[in-house]
Amino acid sequence: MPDTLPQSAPEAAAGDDERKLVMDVRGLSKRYKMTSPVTRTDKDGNTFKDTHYHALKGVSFKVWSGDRVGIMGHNGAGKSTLLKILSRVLNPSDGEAFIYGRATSLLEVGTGFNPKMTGRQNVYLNAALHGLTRKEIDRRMDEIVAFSEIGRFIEEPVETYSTGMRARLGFSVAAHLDPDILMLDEVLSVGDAAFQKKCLQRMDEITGHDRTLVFVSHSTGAIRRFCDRCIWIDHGEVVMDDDVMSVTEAYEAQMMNVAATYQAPEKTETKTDEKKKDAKAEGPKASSLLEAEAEGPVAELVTARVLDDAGQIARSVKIDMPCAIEIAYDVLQADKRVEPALHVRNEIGDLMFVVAFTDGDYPGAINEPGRYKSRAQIPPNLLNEGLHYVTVAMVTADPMVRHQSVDNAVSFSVYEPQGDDLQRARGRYSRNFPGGLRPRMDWSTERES
Ligand SMILES: Nc1ncnc2c1ncn2[C@@H]1O[C@H](COP(=O)(O)OP(=O)(O)OP(=O)(O)O)[C@@H](O)[C@H]1O
Repeated sequence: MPDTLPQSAPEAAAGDDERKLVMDVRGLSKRYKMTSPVTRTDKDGNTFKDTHYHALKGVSFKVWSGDRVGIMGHNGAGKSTLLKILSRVLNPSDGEAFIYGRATSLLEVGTGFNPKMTGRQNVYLNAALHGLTRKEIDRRMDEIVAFSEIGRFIEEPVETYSTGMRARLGFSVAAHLDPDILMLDEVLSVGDAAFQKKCLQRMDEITGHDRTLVFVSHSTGAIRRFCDRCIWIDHGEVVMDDDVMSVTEAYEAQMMNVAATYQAPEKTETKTDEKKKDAKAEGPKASSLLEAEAEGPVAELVTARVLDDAGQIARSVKIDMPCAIEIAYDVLQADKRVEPALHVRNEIGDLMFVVAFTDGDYPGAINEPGRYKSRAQIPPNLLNEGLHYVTVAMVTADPMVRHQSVDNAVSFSVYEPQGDDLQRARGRYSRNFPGGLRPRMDWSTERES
Protein backbone atom coordinates (compact mmCIF):
# COMPACT_ATOMS: atom_id res chain seq x y z
CA MET A 1 0.00 0.00 0.00
CA PRO A 2 2.04 2.98 -1.16
CA ASP A 3 1.86 6.28 0.66
CA THR A 4 3.14 8.22 -2.28
CA LEU A 5 2.97 7.66 -5.98
CA PRO A 6 6.30 7.11 -7.65
CA GLN A 7 6.90 9.43 -10.57
CA SER A 8 8.37 6.58 -12.54
CA ALA A 9 9.13 2.89 -12.27
CA PRO A 10 12.24 2.14 -14.33
CA GLU A 11 11.42 -1.46 -15.13
CA ALA A 12 8.25 -0.45 -16.96
CA ALA A 13 9.39 2.64 -18.83
CA ALA A 14 9.15 1.00 -22.25
CA GLY A 15 5.89 -0.58 -23.30
CA ASP A 16 5.20 -3.73 -25.28
CA ASP A 17 3.69 -1.47 -27.90
CA GLU A 18 5.63 0.70 -30.37
CA ARG A 19 4.45 3.71 -28.40
CA LYS A 20 5.78 4.52 -24.97
CA LEU A 21 3.93 3.54 -21.85
CA VAL A 22 3.19 6.78 -20.00
CA MET A 23 0.76 5.69 -17.32
CA ASP A 24 0.43 2.33 -15.64
CA VAL A 25 -2.45 2.13 -13.22
CA ARG A 26 -2.52 -1.07 -11.21
CA GLY A 27 -5.40 -2.04 -8.97
CA LEU A 28 -6.18 1.42 -7.57
CA SER A 29 -8.66 1.47 -4.74
CA LYS A 30 -9.84 4.33 -2.58
CA ARG A 31 -11.81 4.03 0.61
CA TYR A 32 -13.12 7.23 2.17
CA LYS A 33 -13.82 7.25 5.90
CA MET A 34 -17.48 7.96 6.58
CA THR A 35 -19.00 9.48 9.69
CA SER A 36 -22.00 7.12 9.65
CA PRO A 37 -21.41 3.41 8.97
CA VAL A 38 -23.40 1.48 6.35
CA THR A 39 -24.51 -2.14 6.64
CA ARG A 40 -22.99 -4.44 4.00
CA THR A 41 -23.23 -8.11 3.15
CA ASP A 42 -20.11 -10.13 2.37
CA LYS A 43 -19.94 -12.89 -0.25
CA ASP A 44 -21.01 -15.50 2.34
CA GLY A 45 -24.15 -13.52 3.13
CA ASN A 46 -22.94 -12.20 6.53
CA THR A 47 -23.80 -8.59 7.32
CA PHE A 48 -21.25 -6.19 8.79
CA LYS A 49 -20.88 -2.48 9.54
CA ASP A 50 -18.60 -0.62 7.16
CA THR A 51 -17.30 2.82 8.05
CA HIS A 52 -15.73 3.33 4.62
CA TYR A 53 -17.07 4.34 1.26
CA HIS A 54 -15.39 2.43 -1.57
CA ALA A 55 -15.02 5.12 -4.25
CA LEU A 56 -12.57 3.11 -6.39
CA LYS A 57 -12.32 -0.66 -6.47
CA GLY A 58 -9.24 -2.07 -8.16
CA VAL A 59 -9.02 0.20 -11.19
CA SER A 60 -6.33 -0.83 -13.70
CA PHE A 61 -5.43 0.51 -17.12
CA LYS A 62 -2.47 1.60 -19.18
CA VAL A 63 -2.05 4.78 -21.18
CA TRP A 64 0.38 5.04 -24.09
CA SER A 65 1.98 8.17 -25.48
CA GLY A 66 -0.38 9.84 -27.88
CA ASP A 67 -3.53 8.36 -26.31
CA ARG A 68 -6.36 10.77 -25.71
CA VAL A 69 -8.28 9.05 -23.00
CA GLY A 70 -11.71 10.15 -21.85
CA ILE A 71 -12.84 9.01 -18.42
CA MET A 72 -16.58 9.02 -18.03
CA GLY A 73 -19.19 7.79 -15.64
CA HIS A 74 -22.25 8.84 -13.65
CA ASN A 75 -22.14 11.31 -10.76
CA GLY A 76 -20.17 9.79 -7.94
CA ALA A 77 -18.68 7.03 -10.12
CA GLY A 78 -15.18 7.85 -8.90
CA LYS A 79 -13.77 9.89 -11.80
CA SER A 80 -12.51 12.84 -9.77
CA THR A 81 -11.10 10.51 -7.14
CA LEU A 82 -9.15 8.74 -9.87
CA LEU A 83 -7.89 12.01 -11.34
CA LYS A 84 -6.86 13.26 -7.91
CA ILE A 85 -4.85 10.09 -7.35
CA LEU A 86 -3.23 10.38 -10.78
CA SER A 87 -2.44 14.03 -10.01
CA ARG A 88 -0.91 13.00 -6.67
CA VAL A 89 -3.32 15.21 -4.75
CA LEU A 90 -4.74 12.12 -3.04
CA ASN A 91 -3.17 8.83 -1.99
CA PRO A 92 -4.85 5.56 -2.93
CA SER A 93 -5.86 3.08 -0.25
CA ASP A 94 -4.50 0.30 -2.43
CA GLY A 95 -2.77 -0.14 -5.75
CA GLU A 96 -0.26 1.94 -7.62
CA ALA A 97 -0.18 4.46 -10.43
CA PHE A 98 3.11 4.89 -12.26
CA ILE A 99 3.50 7.93 -14.47
CA TYR A 100 6.39 8.23 -16.89
CA GLY A 101 7.13 11.70 -18.14
CA ARG A 102 6.03 15.19 -17.18
CA ALA A 103 2.40 15.13 -16.19
CA THR A 104 0.40 18.26 -15.61
CA SER A 105 -2.98 18.22 -14.06
CA LEU A 106 -5.23 21.22 -14.12
CA LEU A 107 -6.31 20.10 -10.70
CA GLU A 108 -2.87 20.80 -9.26
CA VAL A 109 -2.24 24.04 -11.09
CA GLY A 110 -5.63 25.61 -10.38
CA THR A 111 -5.75 24.61 -6.73
CA GLY A 112 -2.11 25.55 -6.16
CA PHE A 113 -2.71 29.29 -6.48
CA ASN A 114 -1.93 31.46 -3.50
CA PRO A 115 -4.89 33.85 -3.16
CA LYS A 116 -2.84 36.68 -1.64
CA MET A 117 -0.37 36.73 -4.50
CA THR A 118 -1.02 38.38 -7.87
CA GLY A 119 -1.79 36.34 -10.96
CA ARG A 120 1.70 37.04 -12.29
CA GLN A 121 3.39 35.90 -9.06
CA ASN A 122 1.29 32.76 -9.09
CA VAL A 123 2.34 31.99 -12.64
CA TYR A 124 6.01 32.20 -11.56
CA LEU A 125 5.38 30.09 -8.51
CA ASN A 126 3.39 27.37 -10.27
CA ALA A 127 5.60 27.14 -13.32
CA ALA A 128 8.67 26.96 -11.06
CA LEU A 129 7.04 24.17 -9.05
CA HIS A 130 6.68 22.30 -12.32
CA GLY A 131 10.37 22.58 -13.07
CA LEU A 132 10.58 25.63 -15.35
CA THR A 133 13.49 28.01 -14.83
CA ARG A 134 12.92 31.75 -14.36
CA LYS A 135 14.21 32.35 -17.89
CA GLU A 136 11.81 29.81 -19.34
CA ILE A 137 8.93 31.40 -17.45
CA ASP A 138 9.96 34.90 -18.58
CA ARG A 139 9.94 33.71 -22.17
CA ARG A 140 6.45 32.30 -21.84
CA MET A 141 4.89 34.87 -19.52
CA ASP A 142 3.34 37.13 -22.18
CA GLU A 143 1.86 34.15 -23.96
CA ILE A 144 0.47 32.71 -20.72
CA VAL A 145 -1.17 36.03 -19.83
CA ALA A 146 -2.55 36.55 -23.34
CA PHE A 147 -3.85 33.00 -23.51
CA SER A 148 -5.61 33.34 -20.15
CA GLU A 149 -7.43 36.50 -21.33
CA ILE A 150 -6.94 37.87 -17.80
CA GLY A 151 -5.65 41.22 -19.09
CA ARG A 152 -4.56 43.77 -16.50
CA PHE A 153 -5.99 41.65 -13.69
CA ILE A 154 -2.76 39.64 -13.88
CA GLU A 155 -1.33 42.28 -11.49
CA GLU A 156 -4.20 41.81 -8.99
CA PRO A 157 -4.30 39.25 -6.18
CA VAL A 158 -5.88 35.96 -7.22
CA GLU A 159 -8.42 36.24 -4.38
CA THR A 160 -10.11 38.99 -6.42
CA TYR A 161 -10.59 36.67 -9.42
CA SER A 162 -13.84 35.00 -10.36
CA THR A 163 -13.86 31.20 -10.47
CA GLY A 164 -13.73 31.37 -14.26
CA MET A 165 -10.71 33.68 -14.24
CA ARG A 166 -8.88 31.42 -11.84
CA ALA A 167 -9.68 28.41 -14.02
CA ARG A 168 -8.50 30.26 -17.14
CA LEU A 169 -5.18 31.18 -15.58
CA GLY A 170 -4.79 27.63 -14.30
CA PHE A 171 -5.46 26.25 -17.78
CA SER A 172 -3.06 28.72 -19.29
CA VAL A 173 -0.19 27.79 -16.98
CA ALA A 174 -0.93 24.07 -17.47
CA ALA A 175 -1.05 24.48 -21.24
CA HIS A 176 2.33 26.24 -21.30
CA LEU A 177 4.27 23.77 -19.18
CA ASP A 178 4.93 21.52 -22.17
CA PRO A 179 3.62 18.46 -20.37
CA ASP A 180 3.90 14.98 -21.83
CA ILE A 181 0.56 14.17 -20.23
CA LEU A 182 -2.21 16.68 -19.60
CA MET A 183 -4.96 15.75 -17.19
CA LEU A 184 -8.15 17.79 -17.23
CA ASP A 185 -11.32 17.60 -15.22
CA GLU A 186 -14.22 19.14 -17.06
CA VAL A 187 -15.85 20.10 -13.80
CA LEU A 188 -13.08 22.65 -13.28
CA SER A 189 -13.63 24.25 -16.64
CA VAL A 190 -17.38 24.76 -16.39
CA GLY A 191 -18.59 27.98 -17.91
CA ASP A 192 -16.20 28.44 -20.76
CA ALA A 193 -16.06 25.71 -23.34
CA ALA A 194 -14.20 28.05 -25.70
CA PHE A 195 -11.32 28.12 -23.31
CA GLN A 196 -11.34 24.37 -22.94
CA LYS A 197 -11.07 23.98 -26.68
CA LYS A 198 -8.30 26.55 -26.87
CA CYS A 199 -6.37 24.62 -24.24
CA LEU A 200 -6.73 21.38 -26.16
CA GLN A 201 -5.67 23.07 -29.38
CA ARG A 202 -2.62 24.28 -27.52
CA MET A 203 -1.96 20.69 -26.47
CA ASP A 204 -1.97 19.69 -30.12
CA GLU A 205 0.50 22.42 -30.97
CA ILE A 206 3.00 21.71 -28.26
CA THR A 207 3.02 17.97 -28.20
CA GLY A 208 2.28 16.95 -31.78
CA HIS A 209 1.65 13.25 -32.24
CA ASP A 210 3.03 12.29 -28.86
CA ARG A 211 0.41 14.24 -26.95
CA THR A 212 -1.32 12.37 -24.19
CA LEU A 213 -4.55 13.57 -22.69
CA VAL A 214 -6.60 12.27 -19.79
CA PHE A 215 -9.92 14.08 -19.80
CA VAL A 216 -12.65 13.52 -17.24
CA SER A 217 -16.17 14.41 -18.33
CA HIS A 218 -19.86 13.46 -18.12
CA SER A 219 -20.41 14.59 -21.66
CA THR A 220 -20.23 12.00 -24.42
CA GLY A 221 -20.09 14.93 -26.88
CA ALA A 222 -16.98 16.46 -25.30
CA ILE A 223 -15.31 13.06 -24.97
CA ARG A 224 -15.99 12.30 -28.64
CA ARG A 225 -14.65 15.65 -29.68
CA PHE A 226 -11.37 15.39 -27.82
CA CYS A 227 -10.60 11.73 -27.16
CA ASP A 228 -9.95 8.59 -29.17
CA ARG A 229 -10.29 6.17 -26.31
CA CYS A 230 -12.68 6.08 -23.39
CA ILE A 231 -12.71 4.39 -20.00
CA TRP A 232 -16.17 4.05 -18.43
CA ILE A 233 -16.17 3.95 -14.65
CA ASP A 234 -19.23 2.75 -12.82
CA HIS A 235 -19.42 2.55 -9.01
CA GLY A 236 -15.64 2.73 -8.76
CA GLU A 237 -14.92 0.00 -11.32
CA VAL A 238 -13.83 0.03 -14.95
CA VAL A 239 -16.75 -1.41 -16.90
CA MET A 240 -15.39 -0.71 -20.38
CA ASP A 241 -12.14 0.52 -21.90
CA ASP A 242 -12.18 0.74 -25.67
CA ASP A 243 -12.30 3.11 -28.63
CA VAL A 244 -14.27 6.27 -27.95
CA MET A 245 -17.31 5.51 -30.11
CA SER A 246 -17.88 1.99 -28.74
CA VAL A 247 -17.71 3.14 -25.13
CA THR A 248 -19.75 6.32 -25.48
CA GLU A 249 -22.44 4.48 -27.45
CA ALA A 250 -22.63 1.75 -24.83
CA TYR A 251 -22.78 4.43 -22.11
CA GLU A 252 -25.62 6.26 -23.84
CA ALA A 253 -27.51 3.01 -24.44
CA GLN A 254 -27.29 2.02 -20.78
CA MET A 255 -27.44 5.36 -19.01
CA MET A 256 -29.70 7.34 -21.35
CA ASN A 257 -31.76 4.52 -22.90
CA VAL A 258 -30.60 5.40 -26.39
CA ALA A 259 -31.95 2.75 -28.78
CA ALA A 260 -31.72 3.03 -32.55
CA THR A 261 -34.26 0.27 -33.19
CA TYR A 262 -37.87 -0.36 -32.18
CA GLN A 263 -39.84 -3.55 -32.55
CA ALA A 264 -43.55 -3.61 -31.78
CA PRO A 265 -44.41 -5.97 -28.93
CA GLU A 266 -45.91 -9.33 -29.88
CA LYS A 267 -49.67 -9.03 -30.30
CA THR A 268 -51.72 -10.74 -27.60
CA GLU A 269 -55.44 -11.34 -27.42
CA THR A 270 -55.99 -9.06 -24.46
CA LYS A 271 -58.74 -6.65 -23.66
CA THR A 272 -58.26 -3.01 -24.57
CA ASP A 273 -57.71 -1.98 -20.94
CA GLU A 274 -54.94 -4.51 -20.52
CA LYS A 275 -53.35 -3.32 -23.74
CA LYS A 276 -53.28 0.20 -22.40
CA LYS A 277 -51.71 -1.05 -19.18
CA ASP A 278 -49.03 -2.93 -21.14
CA ALA A 279 -48.25 0.18 -23.11
CA LYS A 280 -47.35 1.96 -19.89
CA ALA A 281 -44.64 -0.57 -19.13
CA GLU A 282 -40.98 0.05 -19.87
CA GLY A 283 -39.67 1.21 -23.23
CA PRO A 284 -41.35 3.34 -25.86
CA LYS A 285 -44.96 4.02 -25.02
CA ALA A 286 -47.56 3.11 -27.63
CA SER A 287 -50.86 4.85 -27.08
CA SER A 288 -53.98 4.48 -29.13
CA LEU A 289 -55.71 7.82 -29.39
CA LEU A 290 -58.56 6.22 -31.11
CA GLU A 291 -61.73 7.80 -32.13
CA ALA A 292 -61.98 4.95 -34.60
CA GLU A 293 -61.19 2.29 -32.00
CA ALA A 294 -64.62 0.79 -32.30
CA GLU A 295 -63.74 -0.20 -35.86
CA GLY A 296 -60.45 -1.77 -34.73
CA PRO A 297 -56.96 -0.43 -35.25
CA VAL A 298 -56.31 1.48 -38.46
CA ALA A 299 -52.52 1.37 -38.59
CA GLU A 300 -49.75 0.01 -36.41
CA LEU A 301 -46.04 0.69 -36.26
CA VAL A 302 -44.07 -2.56 -36.62
CA THR A 303 -40.44 -1.45 -36.58
CA ALA A 304 -38.44 1.76 -36.54
CA ARG A 305 -34.72 2.25 -37.11
CA VAL A 306 -32.22 5.08 -37.21
CA LEU A 307 -29.90 4.67 -40.19
CA ASP A 308 -26.67 6.47 -40.99
CA ASP A 309 -25.72 7.71 -44.46
CA ALA A 310 -24.50 4.20 -45.37
CA GLY A 311 -27.87 2.69 -44.43
CA GLN A 312 -26.51 1.04 -41.27
CA ILE A 313 -28.33 1.14 -37.94
CA ALA A 314 -26.73 3.99 -36.01
CA ARG A 315 -27.05 5.12 -32.40
CA SER A 316 -24.80 8.07 -33.14
CA VAL A 317 -24.64 10.16 -36.26
CA LYS A 318 -22.14 12.79 -37.31
CA ILE A 319 -23.48 16.32 -37.24
CA ASP A 320 -22.47 16.94 -40.86
CA MET A 321 -23.93 13.73 -42.28
CA PRO A 322 -27.54 12.92 -43.12
CA CYS A 323 -29.36 10.19 -41.25
CA ALA A 324 -32.74 8.57 -41.80
CA ILE A 325 -35.63 7.34 -39.74
CA GLU A 326 -37.04 4.21 -41.34
CA ILE A 327 -40.38 2.84 -40.23
CA ALA A 328 -42.37 -0.26 -41.20
CA TYR A 329 -46.09 -0.23 -40.41
CA ASP A 330 -49.24 -2.16 -41.10
CA VAL A 331 -52.25 -0.46 -42.61
CA LEU A 332 -55.18 -2.49 -41.40
CA GLN A 333 -58.21 -0.85 -43.00
CA ALA A 334 -59.04 0.29 -46.53
CA ASP A 335 -59.73 3.88 -47.57
CA LYS A 336 -58.25 5.49 -44.48
CA ARG A 337 -55.38 7.45 -46.07
CA VAL A 338 -52.75 6.65 -43.46
CA GLU A 339 -49.88 9.09 -43.07
CA PRO A 340 -46.95 8.53 -40.72
CA ALA A 341 -45.52 11.52 -38.86
CA LEU A 342 -42.36 12.03 -36.83
CA HIS A 343 -41.82 14.23 -33.77
CA VAL A 344 -38.18 14.81 -32.85
CA ARG A 345 -37.29 15.99 -29.34
CA ASN A 346 -33.93 16.74 -27.76
CA GLU A 347 -32.72 15.28 -24.47
CA ILE A 348 -34.48 17.85 -22.33
CA GLY A 349 -37.75 17.16 -24.11
CA ASP A 350 -37.95 20.29 -26.29
CA LEU A 351 -39.73 19.64 -29.56
CA MET A 352 -37.23 20.21 -32.38
CA PHE A 353 -39.63 19.66 -35.26
CA VAL A 354 -42.53 17.65 -36.61
CA VAL A 355 -42.32 15.98 -40.00
CA ALA A 356 -45.50 15.36 -41.97
CA PHE A 357 -45.78 12.71 -44.66
CA THR A 358 -44.90 14.21 -48.03
CA ASP A 359 -43.84 11.18 -50.05
CA GLY A 360 -44.54 12.03 -53.68
CA ASP A 361 -44.73 8.34 -54.65
CA TYR A 362 -47.95 8.11 -52.71
CA PRO A 363 -49.85 11.19 -53.85
CA GLY A 364 -53.21 9.75 -52.85
CA ALA A 365 -51.80 8.61 -49.49
CA ILE A 366 -51.70 5.04 -48.32
CA ASN A 367 -55.22 3.69 -48.45
CA GLU A 368 -54.81 -0.04 -49.13
CA PRO A 369 -54.28 -2.55 -46.30
CA GLY A 370 -50.74 -3.97 -46.26
CA ARG A 371 -47.28 -3.49 -44.81
CA TYR A 372 -45.45 -0.34 -45.83
CA LYS A 373 -41.94 0.92 -45.24
CA SER A 374 -41.15 4.64 -45.30
CA ARG A 375 -37.92 6.48 -44.79
CA ALA A 376 -37.51 10.13 -43.88
CA GLN A 377 -34.09 11.64 -44.30
CA ILE A 378 -32.90 14.20 -41.76
CA PRO A 379 -30.57 16.63 -43.52
CA PRO A 380 -26.99 17.12 -42.35
CA ASN A 381 -26.07 20.21 -40.35
CA LEU A 382 -29.52 20.65 -38.87
CA LEU A 383 -29.70 19.18 -35.37
CA ASN A 384 -27.44 20.33 -32.55
CA GLU A 385 -25.11 17.96 -30.72
CA GLY A 386 -26.71 15.69 -28.13
CA LEU A 387 -29.42 13.07 -27.81
CA HIS A 388 -32.58 13.03 -29.90
CA TYR A 389 -35.74 11.03 -29.36
CA VAL A 390 -38.16 10.24 -32.19
CA THR A 391 -41.86 9.69 -31.62
CA VAL A 392 -43.64 7.96 -34.50
CA ALA A 393 -47.33 8.69 -35.08
CA MET A 394 -49.83 7.02 -37.40
CA VAL A 395 -52.27 9.61 -38.60
CA THR A 396 -55.14 9.76 -41.08
CA ALA A 397 -56.09 12.92 -42.92
CA ASP A 398 -59.64 14.21 -43.61
CA PRO A 399 -60.46 14.36 -40.77
CA MET A 400 -57.08 14.48 -39.03
CA VAL A 401 -56.96 11.67 -36.47
CA ARG A 402 -53.88 10.35 -34.68
CA HIS A 403 -54.43 6.61 -34.42
CA GLN A 404 -51.18 5.57 -32.79
CA SER A 405 -48.27 7.36 -31.24
CA VAL A 406 -45.17 5.47 -30.13
CA ASP A 407 -43.35 7.87 -27.84
CA ASN A 408 -39.57 7.88 -28.12
CA ALA A 409 -39.68 4.83 -30.41
CA VAL A 410 -36.05 5.36 -31.40
CA SER A 411 -33.27 7.65 -30.29
CA PHE A 412 -29.80 8.63 -31.39
CA SER A 413 -27.06 11.05 -30.52
CA VAL A 414 -25.66 13.68 -32.83
CA TYR A 415 -21.97 14.32 -32.38
CA GLU A 416 -19.31 16.45 -33.90
CA PRO A 417 -16.33 14.57 -35.24
CA GLN A 418 -12.82 15.72 -34.44
CA GLY A 419 -10.93 17.99 -36.79
CA ASP A 420 -11.33 21.48 -38.09
CA ASP A 421 -13.34 21.19 -41.24
CA LEU A 422 -14.96 24.58 -41.65
CA GLN A 423 -17.58 23.09 -43.94
CA ARG A 424 -19.34 22.16 -40.75
CA ALA A 425 -21.78 24.56 -39.15
CA ARG A 426 -19.34 25.45 -36.42
CA GLY A 427 -17.42 28.08 -38.38
CA ARG A 428 -14.88 29.56 -36.01
CA TYR A 429 -17.22 29.49 -33.03
CA SER A 430 -15.64 27.12 -30.53
CA ARG A 431 -18.22 27.08 -27.75
CA ASN A 432 -21.05 24.64 -27.32
CA PHE A 433 -23.87 26.00 -29.44
CA PRO A 434 -26.96 27.06 -27.54
CA GLY A 435 -30.35 26.23 -29.00
CA GLY A 436 -31.94 23.04 -30.19
CA LEU A 437 -30.80 23.26 -33.79
CA ARG A 438 -27.45 23.99 -35.32
CA PRO A 439 -28.21 24.57 -38.98
CA ARG A 440 -25.57 25.55 -41.48
CA MET A 441 -26.88 28.49 -43.47
CA ASP A 442 -25.73 29.49 -46.91
CA TRP A 443 -24.27 32.91 -46.27
CA SER A 444 -23.51 35.34 -49.03
CA THR A 445 -21.61 38.57 -48.59
CA GLU A 446 -20.88 41.46 -50.88
CA ARG A 447 -18.68 44.41 -50.22
CA GLU A 448 -20.84 47.51 -50.42
CA SER A 449 -18.34 50.29 -49.90
N1 LIG B 1 -13.52 13.19 0.87
C1 LIG B 1 -14.50 12.31 0.72
N2 LIG B 1 -15.05 11.68 1.78
C2 LIG B 1 -16.03 10.78 1.64
N3 LIG B 1 -16.57 10.41 0.44
C3 LIG B 1 -16.07 11.01 -0.64
C4 LIG B 1 -15.03 11.99 -0.58
N4 LIG B 1 -14.75 12.40 -1.84
C5 LIG B 1 -15.60 11.71 -2.65
N5 LIG B 1 -16.39 10.88 -1.94
C6 LIG B 1 -17.40 9.95 -2.47
O1 LIG B 1 -16.77 9.08 -3.40
C7 LIG B 1 -17.61 8.85 -4.52
C8 LIG B 1 -16.86 9.19 -5.80
O2 LIG B 1 -16.66 10.59 -5.84
P1 LIG B 1 -15.99 11.30 -7.10
O3 LIG B 1 -15.97 12.77 -6.81
O4 LIG B 1 -14.71 10.64 -7.40
O5 LIG B 1 -17.03 10.95 -8.22
P2 LIG B 1 -17.19 11.55 -9.70
O6 LIG B 1 -17.35 10.39 -10.60
O7 LIG B 1 -16.07 12.48 -10.00
O8 LIG B 1 -18.53 12.34 -9.54
P3 LIG B 1 -19.07 13.67 -10.29
O9 LIG B 1 -19.31 13.28 -11.69
O10 LIG B 1 -20.33 13.97 -9.56
O11 LIG B 1 -18.02 14.73 -10.14
C9 LIG B 1 -18.85 9.70 -4.30
O12 LIG B 1 -19.88 8.88 -3.82
C10 LIG B 1 -18.45 10.71 -3.25
O13 LIG B 1 -19.54 11.05 -2.43
